[in-house]
Amino acid sequence: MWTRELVVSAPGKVILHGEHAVVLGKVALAVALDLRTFLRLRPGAEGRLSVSLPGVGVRRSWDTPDLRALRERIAADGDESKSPSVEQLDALREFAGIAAGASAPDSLATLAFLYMCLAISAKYGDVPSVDIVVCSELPTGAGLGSSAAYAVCLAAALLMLCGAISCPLQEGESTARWTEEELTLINSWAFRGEQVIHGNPSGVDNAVGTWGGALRYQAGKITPLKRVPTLRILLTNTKVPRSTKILVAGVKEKILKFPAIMNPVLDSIDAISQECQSVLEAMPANPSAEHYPVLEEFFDINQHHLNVLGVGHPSLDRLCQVTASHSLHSKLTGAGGGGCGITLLPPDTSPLAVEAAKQDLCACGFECWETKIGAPGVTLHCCSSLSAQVLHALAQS
Ligand SMILES: Nc1ncnc2c1ncn2[C@@H]1O[C@H](COP(=O)(O)OP(=O)(O)O)[C@@H](O)[C@H]1O
Ligand SMILES: C[C@@](O)(CCOP(=O)(O)O)CC(=O)O
Ligand SMILES: [Mg+2]
Repeated sequence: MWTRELVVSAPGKVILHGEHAVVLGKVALAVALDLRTFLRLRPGAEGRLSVSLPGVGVRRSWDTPDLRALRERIAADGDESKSPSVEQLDALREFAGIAAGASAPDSLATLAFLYMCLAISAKYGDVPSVDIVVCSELPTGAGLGSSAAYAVCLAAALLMLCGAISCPLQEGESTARWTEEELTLINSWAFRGEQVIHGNPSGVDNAVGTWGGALRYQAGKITPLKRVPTLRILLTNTKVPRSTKILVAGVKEKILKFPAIMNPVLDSIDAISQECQSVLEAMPANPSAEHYPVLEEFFDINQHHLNVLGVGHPSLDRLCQVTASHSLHSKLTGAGGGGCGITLLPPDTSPLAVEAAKQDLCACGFECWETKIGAPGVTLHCCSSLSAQVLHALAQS
């Protein structure tokens, strides 16, 4: 029986360079954002598992014996090294009443929950009767890794509920983190959740959600950056909706169609990530304006490359034009096709210029805010340590 009320949180991310190319084994540089997803666990009615996902309009509850029977039927074998199969996902869709091929946020979120719950419990034992609520400070489907933050929270909570990882929060503590070994397990299960949502994820987003900070990611290899200077970044959400799954599939198609044209673009993006890593690691902790021009050029070149890959959007072109008119440089971040862009704010940018750029971006119908990067990864909280705002959001559902 689960008797405690606890909250798990995980950060969203910003990809500085390497989105899409990272799916094909190239290097990406990514940093954790100070916007998080929160999952609250509470003891639930005996024999019931309830899930409330207000961000995507889901409120479901199942009898635990029904879930156990479904687990046996789909032969979820609880192997974190195996991808979800088409047959397993079809059976889960049928159980949850989700139409075949449905890719709406609520369908994908429910499917990812059911898959992770059954596969994890197949390996480590039943999930006890609990009520789960997930809310987020991240916009959904905007390139900031909301899917990975959701999957990381689910993986940590479900693994803890089944006893596969510890509950590291001692009486009297407000927050706690898991051991390196436990984080590796959380990350591998979160990747399975990302597979349900994205189809073919690289794994960079769940790695940042798990470990936080700033890291280099290539083909499953995670390397924390040696030194990350304080970078001022303006984040702009064009609010144009898009699906990572569809955009990633589109890039694959383009590469298959024009390999000789597209592969050099991917190689160039890889080189940008590597050069950028060297530049960042050589910078002082608080860089001055003279360090920024090279970073700005990398942004400009990569933005052109991403357009060549077919993941641009007129709203992102607009974002880049508006910031350029204030001598600022931007690129899309995440899957593109709308969603968010990032703009570098060199230290000599006057507050008036930043304010004017923000006003022009808002006049386009965009939303923008300055961010702090390098937030901590997946964390366990006691409820009383959370802000009133988060507690309010969790209580709403
Ligand atoms: N707070 C949340 N609650 C439930 N599902 C979520 C939440 N945040 C994200 N998701 C899932 O992730 C999907 C968005 O993922 P994706 O298209 O990869 O965009 P991104 O990761 O850039 O936000 C949503 O459709 C939904 O299924
Ligand atoms: C496009 C990609 O590189 C990043 C996708 O990020 P997001 O889901 O748009 O936040 C895909 C991936 O790495 O799995
Ligand atoms: Mg995503």
